[in-house]
Amino acid sequence: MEGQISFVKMEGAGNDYVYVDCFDQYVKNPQLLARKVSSRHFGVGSDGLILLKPSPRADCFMDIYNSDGSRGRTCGNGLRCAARYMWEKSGKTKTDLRIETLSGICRAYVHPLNERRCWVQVDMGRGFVRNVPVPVRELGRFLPAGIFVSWACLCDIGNLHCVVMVKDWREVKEKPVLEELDMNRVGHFLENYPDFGEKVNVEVCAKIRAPQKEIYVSETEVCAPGNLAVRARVWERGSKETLSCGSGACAIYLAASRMIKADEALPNGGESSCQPMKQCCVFMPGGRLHVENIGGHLFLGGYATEVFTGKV
Ligand SMILES: N[C@@H](CCC[C@H](N)C(=O)O)C(=O)O
Repeated sequence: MEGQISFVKMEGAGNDYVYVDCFDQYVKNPQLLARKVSSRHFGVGSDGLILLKPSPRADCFMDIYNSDGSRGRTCGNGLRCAARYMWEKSGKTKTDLRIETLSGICRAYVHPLNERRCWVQVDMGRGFVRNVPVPVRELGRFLPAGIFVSWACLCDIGNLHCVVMVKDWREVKEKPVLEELDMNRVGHFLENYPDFGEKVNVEVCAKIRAPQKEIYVSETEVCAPGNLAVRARVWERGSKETLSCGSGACAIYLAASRMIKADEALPNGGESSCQPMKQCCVFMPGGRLHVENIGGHLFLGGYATEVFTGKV
């Protein structure tokens, strides 16, 4: 269909995309190619397609298509992998990059750790919480007995996310609250909820005990006591359930810092301070993501890895 197009498949916390360098290649029909390459059985297998194009204002323009062919406005994990790709393309010299998306220009910082591993941090901007009610009562119909919604809200991180914090009222320790969820039903319902005005991404999360001591997120990042640690499952607009979502992790941080009182996130009920939490460690099925608030901006960190290259 498209002739021979070279691609590289990359993943960030298991959120995998097929990347096409469009500095010297042209993709005529990205919607169709996205559907074709994303197929897990008949294609390369991915959560979508990302085209890296020249930009007059930045090191590149990242154009993202979900696995159903719909276009996304931004993508946290995609930005991190795009930064890693552009760093390699620069002969591993440029570690501080500017990447343009439909939601604006983001700064990304590549920290090479060894031959294979890179930790990449991207400034996802401020984000904001939208004042639109989430249909919590109706959502309850899709939750297993005994699990209820603590709070839910809609966040804009350059793309829209509905973040739902759930709790098990039986308070049974180590109970797999999230594994019991029918993400298909919850995801479909919230993604297409008409009052949101457009399709949204969905994160369902559950708090894990606040870290008593530092959690080592990576060789370079820790989640310090007094901050939030959550587990989350993700349903992406246009791609169904994925193993992680970077903008989703930022949405969780933003929603949680609005909805949870600072001392609740602290160990032992929080005796030591009323500081707003600065970081959040999000454990998703594909890996860990780290969100840090630096001067009001959400910095998303995580590994970015090349999986393989090929031609389609
Ligand atoms: N996986 C992404 C988000 C991808 C786009 C999203 N599905 C949308 O259409 O808004 C991330 O890591 O942020």
